[in-house]
Amino acid sequence: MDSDTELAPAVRSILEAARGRSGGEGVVDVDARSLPDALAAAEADGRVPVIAEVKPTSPTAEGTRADDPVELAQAMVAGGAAAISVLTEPTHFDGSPEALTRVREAVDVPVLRKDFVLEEDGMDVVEADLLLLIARFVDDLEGLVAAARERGFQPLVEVHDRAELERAIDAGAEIVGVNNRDLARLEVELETFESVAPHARRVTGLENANGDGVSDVPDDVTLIAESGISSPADVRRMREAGADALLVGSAIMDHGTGDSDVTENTRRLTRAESTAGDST
Ligand SMILES: O=C(O)c1ccccc1NCC(=O)[C@H](O)[C@H](O)COP(=O)(O)O
Repeated sequence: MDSDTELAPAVRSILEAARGRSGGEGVVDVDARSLPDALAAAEADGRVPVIAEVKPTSPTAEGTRADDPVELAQAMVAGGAAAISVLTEPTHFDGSPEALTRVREAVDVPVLRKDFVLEEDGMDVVEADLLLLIARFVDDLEGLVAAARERGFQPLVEVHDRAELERAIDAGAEIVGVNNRDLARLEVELETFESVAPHARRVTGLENANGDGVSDVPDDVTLIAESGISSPADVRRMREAGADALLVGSAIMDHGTGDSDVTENTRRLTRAESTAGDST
């Protein structure tokens, strides 16, 4: 794990807050909805698989949306979202575990818990179908991946570079998110996914620039492009780079306006491959 001093002040503050929060009482036991099945269902239906994020605010957001999380999630599903991500971090994202529970009761797609889980007891706060583990912030990644699976969660391991990707694969991750947002500088570059994704694929068609396609990568890694995806053109760009699914928060929540149509915001991304003439 990086030393905190290399991180943006907002991220240091997020981690400090995470370390100060207590874990849950008892050990959760989840009967999870399958993310790969939900992504396949979206593909079969002609929709780009999008994991739409209920993200009331964030350190880089232009404002806050205080809409009811259930209404937001239902609007996202109506726009074709294959799955929902819910920020449960309370102090920097205005999220809560209660919001996730309500969303999961209200929709029938898989729900990701998006938070900064650093230790095993941080998993026992709330039931979700998927649990985010950020490789950069976790020392015993293999132990946490196993602990998440023991509880029934599908772990989504987030990486930002090739070294973290290799750690994720070594830890047994089957669902990997490549975050285009650098959590040290909070800058977003879609090139990140394009440079990391080829190393997650065994197939020669997506071999990396050096021709050294990784041979010990499992065939069935589900690869998700995260952050900074704001237009249909961005969607197509990430899909061409090998994304099985996209995780999108800000462009759907549209914090700046505070009241734009979340269903429409989702739909323009889930339909990006059937509106290929749209360059925006
Ligand atoms: O979004 C932030 O400002 C942020 C700041 C510090 C740590 C994490 C942050 N975001 C977490 C995420 O990974 C995103 O919410 C998610 O990938 C969606 O990104 P976007 O579509 O760019 O909102």
